[in-house]
Amino acid sequence: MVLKELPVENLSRPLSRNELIGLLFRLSLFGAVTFVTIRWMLDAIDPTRKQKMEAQKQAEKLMRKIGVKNVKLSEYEMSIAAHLVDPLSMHMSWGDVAGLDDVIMELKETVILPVQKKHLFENSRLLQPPKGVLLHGPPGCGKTLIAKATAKEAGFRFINLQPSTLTDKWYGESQKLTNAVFTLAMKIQPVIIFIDEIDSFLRNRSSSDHEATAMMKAQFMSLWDGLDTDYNCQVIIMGATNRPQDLDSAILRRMPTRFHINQPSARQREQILHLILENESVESSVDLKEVAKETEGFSGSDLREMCRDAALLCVRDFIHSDDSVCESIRSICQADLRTSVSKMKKSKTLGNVALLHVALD
Ligand SMILES: Nc1ncnc2c1ncn2[C@@H]1O[C@H](COP(=O)(O)OP(=O)(O)OP(=O)(O)O)[C@@H](O)[C@H]1O
Repeated sequence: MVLKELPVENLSRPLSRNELIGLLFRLSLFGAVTFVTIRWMLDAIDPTRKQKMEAQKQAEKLMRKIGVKNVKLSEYEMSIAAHLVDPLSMHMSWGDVAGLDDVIMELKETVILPVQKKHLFENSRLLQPPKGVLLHGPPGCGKTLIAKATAKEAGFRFINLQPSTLTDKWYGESQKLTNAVFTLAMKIQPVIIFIDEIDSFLRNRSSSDHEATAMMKAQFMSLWDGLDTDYNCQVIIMGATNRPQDLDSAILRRMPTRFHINQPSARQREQILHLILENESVESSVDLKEVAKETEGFSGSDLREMCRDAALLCVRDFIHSDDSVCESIRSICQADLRTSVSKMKKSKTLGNVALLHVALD
């Protein structure tokens, strides 16, 4: 296009300054138009290109943060690596889990110790850390918290794998991504692959399963078995579910270490309340035993929300108070906690009624 505009007899003579600038300008314009056109065509051919590039950038950033260098990842491994949890955001430890001492003790014995003191366990196949751990129990009772604390305490990396990452894909893509979960894990081990609501992904196989889903489940299980044959591999799949009964029995077999994280008892609720309010300004007269008694059926997550609400009551008082009288936010008192408990009980009852209506509709 540029050459056409220059007469042939003029090609032998040197270009004037203005002609050179004009030529460079046209060349740049041509380059820019070509670049935009190619990008537009690529976007039209592959609508997920932008998403993939974002995932790649995110994955590269996270890989640097977790200290993995000089490891080449495929496009699919990059997509999975985007689900790595930034170790700096995982500041939890066993100290952040209250009322679950038995679970913590068993996790220390079965998972953490064999990893940290590998040399002591080298000669026993029986005492190798399990390749599958299942945490089951009602929502908000600390399953995710325990999984993250285990990774942090054992010095494992942590992939928070959303089942939709594998399932909401084109035919063929799911299989490649499933494979990438395991190849990436091997490259960045030691690692815990955490799958929340694992039942939504690996539920009981049925004849109504789509062919692609059935194939992906079979592939997942066979790759999982591969972990068991590699003696030195430090990859653990940790699944969490509220519905263990919906899990495929073949999956349950692959998760021999299971923990039931139940609704906390009164004693456990008291321990959780102590932990939540540990660094808050609380009146010394507050009786957490009483609050624990009043919160039957509350999960750890409910207790946290209830305490946050009680702390907000103090802030509200401060906002509505006369500035000259009140210079700081007052401490949380028993009445605040009582008010928040009854408010939460009401909202829980309303939530249950709404759920019942949804079920009946
Ligand atoms: N035992 C506990 N000790 C301390 N905090 C807890 C405990 N259980 C729950 N919590 C609090 O509740 C929050 C939610 O817990 P978490 O997400 O681990 O529950 P979950 O069982 O994974 O729930 P879901 O099934 O809905 O995913 C935690 O971040 C923590 O603040």
